[in-house]
Amino acid sequence: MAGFSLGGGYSRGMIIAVDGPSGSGKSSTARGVADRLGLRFLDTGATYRAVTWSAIEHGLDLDDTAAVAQRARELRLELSTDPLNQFVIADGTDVTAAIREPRISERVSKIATNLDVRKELIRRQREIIDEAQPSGGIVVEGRDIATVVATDAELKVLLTADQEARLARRGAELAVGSVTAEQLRDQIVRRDADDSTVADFQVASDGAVTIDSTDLSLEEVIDVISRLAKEASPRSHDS
Ligand SMILES: Nc1ncnc2c1ncn2[C@@H]1O[C@H](COP(=O)(O)OP(=O)(O)O)[C@@H](O)[C@H]1O
Ligand SMILES: Nc1ccn([C@H]2C[C@H](O)[C@@H](COP(=O)(O)OP(=O)(O)O)O2)c(=O)n1
Repeated sequence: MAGFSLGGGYSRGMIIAVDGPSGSGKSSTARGVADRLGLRFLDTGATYRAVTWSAIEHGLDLDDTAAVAQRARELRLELSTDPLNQFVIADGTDVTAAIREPRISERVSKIATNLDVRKELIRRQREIIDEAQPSGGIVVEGRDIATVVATDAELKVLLTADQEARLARRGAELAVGSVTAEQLRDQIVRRDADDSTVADFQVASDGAVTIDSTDLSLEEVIDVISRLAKEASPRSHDS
């Protein structure tokens, strides 16, 4: 989906925001939509996970909010925005797999509820969104994209699914035996409760479309969002 010029040389593509709770299908859906529409992709959760990894690597007390925020500001972070080739490099180390480990998932909410860390990461997320505009735009997934990070997104989606479906999906995704049932429930139920103290992803924001994926396949969700995106695209209003 080509961008369009607003005059003055600024090229504005399109921003699609996909927010929702853990296991609702945000990442896989957003990647699929980005691939289908030729847009870039940003997994903002990976930025919080990368800071968590770095803070642990540096032996920081995660409750020392000032020290963790300083780490976030100093972290050299490289995120792929290619939906088909995702990687995360933190201070020169490829942490793409490491940031998905249970030891990170269990602690990331502590980082994500550090408001100074949020301020720094939202600044970086917005830079990435701006850099993607000349190439046509970007699909951004997380918890606060429509409400905070990119309030001017042309399409805002709140992607939900019932708790049992989210538990089942996350469970099926993780290697057998890699997490206990308690760890899985912690990753979904406890983390949602923690995350919702700093981001409102339980109720659709103004202008957002709510999609309940409980009984939809991944492809069906990608189809729906892709169609909505084409209708919302700035170019769809060209005369
Ligand atoms: N609509 C769906 N139906 C069934 N499985 C899905 C659906 N959407 C995503 N999944 C699968 O559920 C798991 C979690 O999806 P993910 O995109 O990581 O969710 P989130 O980013 O919201 O935590 C993945 O294995 C993904 O392939
Ligand atoms: N924009 C965002 C993205 C993620 N977070 C929080 C929510 C989670 O606890 C962590 C990790 O997010 P991530 O999307 O990787 O988690 P799930 O894949 O949804 O389980 O960061 C946030 O507060 N704001």
